[in-house]
Amino acid sequence: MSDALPYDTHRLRELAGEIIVNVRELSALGWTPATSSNFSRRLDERHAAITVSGRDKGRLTEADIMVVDWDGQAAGSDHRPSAETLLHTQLYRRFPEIGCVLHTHSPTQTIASRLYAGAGHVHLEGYELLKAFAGNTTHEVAIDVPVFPNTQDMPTLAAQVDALLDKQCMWGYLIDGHGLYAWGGDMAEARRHLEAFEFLLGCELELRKLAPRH
Ligand SMILES: CSC[C@@H](O)[C@@H](O)C(=O)COP(=O)(O)O
Ligand SMILES: [Zn+2]
Repeated sequence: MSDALPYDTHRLRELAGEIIVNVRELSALGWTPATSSNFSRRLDERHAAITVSGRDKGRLTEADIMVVDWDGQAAGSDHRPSAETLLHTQLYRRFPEIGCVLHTHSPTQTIASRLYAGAGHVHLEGYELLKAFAGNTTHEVAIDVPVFPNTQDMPTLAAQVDALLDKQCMWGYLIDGHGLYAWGGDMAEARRHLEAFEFLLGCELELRKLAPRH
């Protein structure tokens, strides 16, 4: 740990490299249009590495990754952290086992959020890919992916997420007209969950086209 900074700068560089490589791949899929989306990794028991606000997520460099504490305050940086930092830090603060939070704006995620906002959730059942979510060992499970109203008021949205986490175990949620949050113990698990959500939401959208009463 450096004298000046309250975190391990070597570990920060490792995590930044991992974020950059993974986000470039997600961006190439078209899941981070314009400067949307944000990404983070747990750095230690009170800090996370997170993307700087407003950056092109397909072209991240080390300078685009900064450190925040659990209150969302920048640590050792003059940059502005993601506008949605609180949605990341609330998960790290609450669940020590969470190590990675990924937020994307793919067309599938955004369209699904619009279609299911009225219902308040997307019901996923009958899919083998439900086993991609940690803890599921069979396709004979069902999950409801929550859809929260969109807002620029992050403390309010974070409080709504927190209230639902009191009642329900989940690996992600949608925000209406906005996108998807997904998380996991590390980058690999969070990506697996993100990709599973994307695939399953895509199936639901296709089914609605092919079988409108589905
Ligand atoms: C470019 S509009 C998208 C933003 O408002 C936001 O939703 C987003 O995902 C990225 O915000 P950022 O502050 O760069 O982390
Ligand atoms: Zn967003």
